[in-house]
Amino acid sequence: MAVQINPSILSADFSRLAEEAKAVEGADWLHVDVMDNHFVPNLTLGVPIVESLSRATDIPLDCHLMIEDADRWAPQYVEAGAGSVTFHAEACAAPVRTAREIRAKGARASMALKPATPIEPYEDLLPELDMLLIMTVEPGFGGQAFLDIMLPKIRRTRELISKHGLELWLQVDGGVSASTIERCAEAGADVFVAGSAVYGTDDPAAAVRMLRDQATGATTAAGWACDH
Ligand SMILES: O=C(CO)[C@@H](O)[C@H](O)COP(=O)(O)O
Ligand SMILES: [Fe+2]
Repeated sequence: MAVQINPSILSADFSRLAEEAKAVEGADWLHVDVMDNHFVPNLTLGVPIVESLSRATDIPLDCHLMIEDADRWAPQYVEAGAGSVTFHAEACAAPVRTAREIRAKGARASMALKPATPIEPYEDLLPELDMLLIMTVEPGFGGQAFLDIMLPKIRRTRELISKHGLELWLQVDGGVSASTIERCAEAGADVFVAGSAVYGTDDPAAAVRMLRDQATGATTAAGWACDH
């Protein structure tokens, strides 16, 4: 399968979420940023809105939990209809148990790393996950500038995935746009979250197609196969 483009509804109009989901038809997943004003200094939405959104769109929901006490909350987002649930390593006391619980309830389990959190301590945990998210901005807000100092971490993570022969997807989130997506793809990312670069344009569906073309081209040129 090809690279995946996941528009982030953080940059959409929250009063028209169902329509905003329709505006990105063709996207692989809809990225839903859940923030609790504790783990990050911003507050967005929670379980009831995820439940409503999952009924309003056929695009599967990729829930990115930027919340404390992720162990307790993550399974509730699966029950609310998320197809993929990402908890932060920094907010999770029992990542193996939580990942297993997410999978047991039928969703994909994913773990996110803030920019200052290294991947190396989590190497042995990777087989428990379906996706790893490398933040390329400090979590909390859309529209921030891409941190290109994260590129070596993306590269090292791709090497670990290859070394262990894992099927793990590698997602990047934050500042992903037409001017940064190729560098992410070349470094080894295969799932791309884009908020302002999609919803900040007049034609969000066309933006998704353009980002997909760019990422596919860079992945092919880099010579590593995206095999999911
Ligand atoms: O998780 C986050 C921010 O914390 C992201 O998902 C943003 O919503 C991405 O927005 P852009 O940087 O693409 O505008
Ligand atoms: Fe996100």
